[in-house]
Amino acid sequence: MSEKISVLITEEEVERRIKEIGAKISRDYAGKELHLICVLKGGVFFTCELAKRITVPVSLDFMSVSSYGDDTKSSGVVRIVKDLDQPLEGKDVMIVEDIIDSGRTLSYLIKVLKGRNPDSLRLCTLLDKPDRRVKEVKVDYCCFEIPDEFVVGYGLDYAQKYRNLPFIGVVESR
Ligand SMILES: O=P(O)(O)OC[C@H]1O[C@H](OP(=O)(O)OP(=O)(O)O)[C@H](O)[C@@H]1O
Ligand code: HPA
Ligand SMILES: [Mg+2]
Repeated sequence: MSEKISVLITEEEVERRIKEIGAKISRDYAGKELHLICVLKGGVFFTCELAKRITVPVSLDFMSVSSYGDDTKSSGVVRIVKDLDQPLEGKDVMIVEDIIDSGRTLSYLIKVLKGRNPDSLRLCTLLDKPDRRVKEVKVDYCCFEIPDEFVVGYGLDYAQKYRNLPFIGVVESR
């Protein structure tokens, strides 16, 4: 069956909010450097846009953790598919994610990365779906809280499709 996608958050709203969050992060980290961890694949579009809006010196690393596969439900088992290239010791680190849903991915990732002794570790997410939380996660920066709908676009996929949509949409029929 083909999917119908309706717009939940427009491209303009997403861009405006990323600018705001980028400005807030720049103020909060004034005088410091920030090491961004992009969580692949979903976090890639948000990380690029956010990084451009941060005015303190930024370095980037990438990690791939997967729990959904091609399904719309988490398998509950989080797997590291690609690890970071660089150590975190002595760095101010920010994890950048597209969405916190059940919280399983991020609670796992935070535990793993804390064990690598960064100076600080915070979390920035484009979307937060608090109604679906199974594992508690402290979200430091969030662009939008959304209702319990399966969303796509801006990095988020449905069976690997729609990551490239420039807005956040809801999959209506699947
Ligand atoms: O809070 P949770 O219920 O754990 O869900 C959130 C995670 O699930 C998705 O990733 P996915 O595992 O689908 O991999 P992807 O980023 O490569 O699409 C999304 O990008 C988050 O990383
Ligand atoms: O709503 C969602 N959409 C796409 N991927 C996801 N991974 C967790 N929740 C979602
Ligand atoms: Mg996904």
